Amino acid sequence: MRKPIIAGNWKMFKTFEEAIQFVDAVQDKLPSNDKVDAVVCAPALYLPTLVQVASESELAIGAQTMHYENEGAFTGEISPAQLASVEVDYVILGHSERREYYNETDEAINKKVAAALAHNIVPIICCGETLEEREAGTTEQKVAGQIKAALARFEAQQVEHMVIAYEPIWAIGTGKTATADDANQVCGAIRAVIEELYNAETANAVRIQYGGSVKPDNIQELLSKEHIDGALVGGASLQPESYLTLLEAAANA
Ligand SMILES: O=C[C@H](O)COP(=O)(O)O
Repeated sequence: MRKPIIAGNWKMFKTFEEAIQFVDAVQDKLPSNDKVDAVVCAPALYLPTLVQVASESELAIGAQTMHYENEGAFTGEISPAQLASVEVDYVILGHSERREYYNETDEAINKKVAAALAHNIVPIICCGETLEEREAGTTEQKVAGQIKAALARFEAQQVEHMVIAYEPIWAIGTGKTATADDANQVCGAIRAVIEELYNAETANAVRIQYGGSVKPDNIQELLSKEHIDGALVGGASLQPESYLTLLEAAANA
């Protein structure tokens, strides 16, 4: 039985004050982390403060991206060593918005996964197809390629602790969700790729989230599916009430 994981991705939303208010509002109301892992991936600027504010609770704090080098002349970037130095637990890698607007390649994502692991930061590795790819029937081929590239050169024991997020690009922020069955089918295909690359034990251990217009009213159905172990949530993670509702649904799934 895999423990569900709900990760909020705040993207470029919230002022500093709003971010602290959010953590204050949710941290005493979280379901036990025996039942669900609760994560918020906040703007980098707020990470050290949020780690401190949440330090007495079971809320884990994550980053939304990072560089793969530990240091260097990379103006504006944040390194894995820097994230580790402020005790960040998770990092989202390969989000479709990073791939599209910042030219993040499969090769760079693979290096970033290695860098995250080297610093004991759990990578949340994103994959997903465009609407054109879905309509052309190449969804599974696309995500298989992304996952194989991201996981190249890792051992089974390392892969077991990673989190994969399947996010169909056409469902992000659009209000269109993949049906729970379609999402489950792709998450199952990702698990099959991991079994092919490693073994059944590793494939069964990896947690696979669905992302794309996840809301309090569709989370239960998504989580009832065999291969969906949680959600990577944008819009519905911005308000404490809806974030807590998602966590409760996962804790009771
Ligand atoms: O990382 C989160 C996803 O991009 C989903 O965003 P959304 O829940 O607003 O559709």
